[in-house]
Amino acid sequence: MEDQALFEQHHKTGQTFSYGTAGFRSKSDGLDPVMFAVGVVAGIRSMFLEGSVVGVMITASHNPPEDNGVKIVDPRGEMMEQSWEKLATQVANSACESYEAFCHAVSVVCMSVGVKRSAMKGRIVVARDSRASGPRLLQAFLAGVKWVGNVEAYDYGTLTTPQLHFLASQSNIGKLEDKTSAAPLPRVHETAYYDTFLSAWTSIAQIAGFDSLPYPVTIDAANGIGAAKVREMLLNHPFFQKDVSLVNADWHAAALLNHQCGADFVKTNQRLPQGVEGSRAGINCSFDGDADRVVFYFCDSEAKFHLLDGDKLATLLARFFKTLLEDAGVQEQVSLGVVQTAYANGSSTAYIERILQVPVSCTPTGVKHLHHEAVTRFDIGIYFEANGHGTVVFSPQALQKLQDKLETVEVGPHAHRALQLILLFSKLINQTVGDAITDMLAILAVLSILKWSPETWDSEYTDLPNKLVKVVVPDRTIFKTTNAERQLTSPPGLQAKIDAAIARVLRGRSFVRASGTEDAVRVYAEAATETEAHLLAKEVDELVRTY
Ligand SMILES: CC(=O)N[C@H]1[C@@H](OP(=O)(O)O)O[C@H](CO)[C@@H](O)[C@@H]1O
Ligand SMILES: [Mg+2]
Repeated sequence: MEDQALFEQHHKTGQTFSYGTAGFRSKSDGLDPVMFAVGVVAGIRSMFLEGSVVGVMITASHNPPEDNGVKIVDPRGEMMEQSWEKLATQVANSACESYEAFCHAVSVVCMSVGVKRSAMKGRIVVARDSRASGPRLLQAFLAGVKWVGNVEAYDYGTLTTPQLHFLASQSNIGKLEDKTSAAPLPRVHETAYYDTFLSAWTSIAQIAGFDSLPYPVTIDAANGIGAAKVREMLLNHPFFQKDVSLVNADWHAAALLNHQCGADFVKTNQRLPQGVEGSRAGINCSFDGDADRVVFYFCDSEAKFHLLDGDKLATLLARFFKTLLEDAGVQEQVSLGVVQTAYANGSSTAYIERILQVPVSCTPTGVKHLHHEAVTRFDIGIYFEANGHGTVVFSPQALQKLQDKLETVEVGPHAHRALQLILLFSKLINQTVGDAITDMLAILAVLSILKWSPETWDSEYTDLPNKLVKVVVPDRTIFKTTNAERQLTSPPGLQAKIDAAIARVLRGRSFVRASGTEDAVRVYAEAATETEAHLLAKEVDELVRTY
């Protein structure tokens, strides 16, 4: 009965949920039972993994302040294995129904994965972003953890999403192989995050011979938790103190989160966020609300805004690593590739394939797809969504090869430096997930090493004019895609009409897919001129509406 009382405290009915692109997400009001259910599922997942530490992040990223959400992170810091998403969905929806339905769903899940709750132990680390609903939802989550029994949870308080991914993975070091379920939950301190990445930065600066940033950097932190963490990590650090300014840093003002600022605002509106002046010299960047995305931008001498989005980040890193691999003489042994989605600008894909001669792979939207492809296809896999969410992953085998070469083979100073730099960049980049802070540091290090201005970076290729629109339809589930979301298989006949519209404009490309995070269908169009891109978007938008 005590267990049921715990459940009832957080029970609400009336909504159904689905574990989507980024976990569960909705208006925060109805999320309490979902949080309770996630406490239970994360506990069972950890038991299933013989006590490895599982992470849980309470956030709704770039969404408005009244939203919230939650996602489960696996022991190596990656998104929860996809086959568990439907289990999480079942338990969450049963928790919105009744206690009986909930207990039944939990037993079914335990049975199907072979977990005996009374005989096993689980370990969880949890964190939340700066949203006002966070503390309440955390309580619902912790009640769920308590309900499972035998699960130890450590609450980090507020973190950025990538900090939680990183700290979860660090909690498992040495444990993934040696799972003694009697061991207590290791408490990796938040400072491990700062120390790891700052120490890589310092070593890179030493080897590359720079002792300050190339130019002033303004960070728009979207009034999110990233502001608090940048302040802690960088603003008192001698290297950054002088040249880094932080704006939209009011993370206590929950209502201002992502409001007229942040990575999503800048990418969608293609203009400066509130609080950033175009006239300021140097470079600017914007994080999203949980600091797992970053985009850069600057204004030229004619005050024209230039966006350096996820595609530009990927291309800069691809060019940089390609040169380092050649300098190190390992381009034959270590494969390099870029992973994008259909939203990547066509010019960026052409630049990577034709100019850089680096292979490109395209996956469906959602970081889990890109991450998986980057890890499985390449030794150094660079992946970014156009909106700025991405990272670089390095295979342990390739890193070992580089380390061996560095230690055992006589190489010239140029190759020696290149080997050292690749190894150090693998430590400067948070490989568990896209991370606004460490991606920003990696980009600033590359710009310093190349001695590139923002203009030089931007001039590598010119984006094709493009347009992204959201179409609200009665039922988005009828829109089914194939070929990494680039073509529709349903509703029948629509793709042929889209193809005909594309054929009417120069360098046209357009596709339609149902959003995984919003109740809408997205239409993307690009073409040789702005007029044609807008025309194509409008035509396809109208086609979607008629279906
Ligand atoms: C076009 C676009 O930007 N889509 C975003 C958005 O997904 P949708 O499935 O398109 O709603 O949110 C995802 C989660 O944050 C992010 O991974 C993705 O890139
Ligand atoms: Mg985010």
